[in-house]
Amino acid sequence: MPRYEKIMEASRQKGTRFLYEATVGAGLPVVGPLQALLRAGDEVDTVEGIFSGTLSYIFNTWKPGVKFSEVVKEAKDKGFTEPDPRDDLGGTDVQRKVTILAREIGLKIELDDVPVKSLVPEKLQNWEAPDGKKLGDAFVEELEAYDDEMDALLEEAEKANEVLRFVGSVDVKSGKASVKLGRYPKDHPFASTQFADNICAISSKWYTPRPLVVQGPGAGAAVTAAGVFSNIMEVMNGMR
Ligand SMILES: NC(=O)C1=CN([C@@H]2O[C@H](COP(=O)(O)OP(=O)(O)OC[C@H]3O[C@@H](n4cnc5c(N)ncnc54)[C@H](OP(=O)(O)O)[C@@H]3O)[C@@H](O)[C@H]2O)C=CC1
Ligand SMILES: N[C@@H](CC=O)C(=O)O
Repeated sequence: MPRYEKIMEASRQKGTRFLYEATVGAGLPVVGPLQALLRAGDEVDTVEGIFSGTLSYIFNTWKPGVKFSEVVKEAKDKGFTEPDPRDDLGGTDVQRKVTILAREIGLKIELDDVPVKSLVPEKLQNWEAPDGKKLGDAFVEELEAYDDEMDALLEEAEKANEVLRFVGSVDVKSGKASVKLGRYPKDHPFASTQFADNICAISSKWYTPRPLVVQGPGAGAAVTAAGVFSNIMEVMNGMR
């Protein structure tokens, strides 16, 4: 938090642009619209959504009869996961994104203030890849041993006619943020995500009772590069 505040203050004092749209939702416009609402005087109540392309892909694609480790491998091969897929499965990636959004709204929170339950099997949490093997590939191989354990999660949700979704939330009133693997009815907006979609719902003084919703691909090389490039162009245009 002190480092974040220092950067923000330096940017304000010097009048420089500090942009980081791709840190949440890759190329999806999430940070920009949130900043625009706040700048214009709106008051945000909650921000809630699916902020992991990897976990979105996994829970959108994983069906009974399909191995969990196979779906994780697909997400890795498609370029959605972090260099260490445990950052995705453990929820750290969503914890980071939720912390970014919470700070944007003015909450003074640290990563550790955001509770999260990891999907990484305990024995793999401090595991290290053997010498000469790429961490991501080796991790997915290790994960195969836990496929049956993971199946139980999916079966329970299917029995209740629900879907699994990994959701991050910020609640301004309580000053708290959280990250949870939840079960949602099939007609809930979070159940409508496909492929590696992210979805972000902002409820505010102006956007009530219907929230402002942004949905679309939230991970992958092309859309992430688009988010970064758009910020670079914005800075360059401001320099003219
Ligand atoms: N993928 C996505 O959808 C998104 C990614 N991001 C962010 O972008 C960043 C990169 O992610 P992504 O491109 O997916 O990851 P990748 O694993 O695909 O790429 C990481 C690259 O960094 C290189 N690298 C790692 N460590 C070092 C090092 N110490 N010195 C030099 N090069 C190094 C790796 O080289 P090598 O292969 O040789 O190990 C690899 O080429 C992350 O911070 C991620 O959070 C943000 C939004 C979306
Ligand atoms: N690993 C991340 C990539 C983007 O931040 C994700 O799966 O969303």
